[in-house]
Amino acid sequence: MSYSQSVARQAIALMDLTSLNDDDSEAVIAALCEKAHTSYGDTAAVCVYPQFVAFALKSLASLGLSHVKVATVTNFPSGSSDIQNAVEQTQLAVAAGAHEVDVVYPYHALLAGDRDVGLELVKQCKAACGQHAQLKVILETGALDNPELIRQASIDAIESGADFIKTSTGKVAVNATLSAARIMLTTIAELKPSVGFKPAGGIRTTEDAAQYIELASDILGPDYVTAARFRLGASSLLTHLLTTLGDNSAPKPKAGDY
Ligand SMILES: O=C[C@H](O)COP(=O)(O)O
Repeated sequence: MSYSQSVARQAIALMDLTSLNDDDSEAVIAALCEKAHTSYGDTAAVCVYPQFVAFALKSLASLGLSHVKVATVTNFPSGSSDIQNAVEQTQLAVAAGAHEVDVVYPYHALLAGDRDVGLELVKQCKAACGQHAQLKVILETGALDNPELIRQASIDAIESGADFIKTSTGKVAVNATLSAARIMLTTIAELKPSVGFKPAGGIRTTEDAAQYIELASDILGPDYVTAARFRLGASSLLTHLLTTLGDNSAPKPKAGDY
């Protein structure tokens, strides 16, 4: 097996296979759940809007895929400063059975110089997850667009109890970047290496996935890169990974692709 094929196989097992579109429907989510199973292993999770959590759990169970986690999003994608609303959405998601909640950090507040709202929002959403769900905090690093703010948001999310920190919603102009990932991973290494990392948004090729996996491995060690602590959030990466692995039913990558 070539290096790119071994990375592609690894990336499938690390993936939060995502559908967060306005036209999502039960049919779309049922198809997403089916794609979570591949000939090269299953994805770590599917990530869907809160109204599809119960349906995704049922679909995965009916496919014999109950080991695939169901993640959802709250305070998404706005990153509002309304703590109560974010907490209520998180409580509802947990009550629906979500294993993981990806909450958007109130990044507008941080950009305006207010750290307190982020600290409190993450703390309360973590309490809403309790022992039932993991909390992943989406910093929206492309909007923060400043190494100091990305580091500050990482510190505040970790100190308020985030289980993972995640780069992006996939809904803004700049999503996951290697430079933001480096800052976040370095902060995790310094403060709390048990915290997970999830680059998300714009990760489309095996080469993209390889770069994030290699970076995490360089900073936190190869043992860090398991689904317990590292995820790739992506809606269209799986097709490319399958093509790399020689799945002929997947569309061929373009010339020059990894
Ligand atoms: O959390 C995951 C992102 O929303 C996915 O972004 P993407 O559609 O660019 O892969």
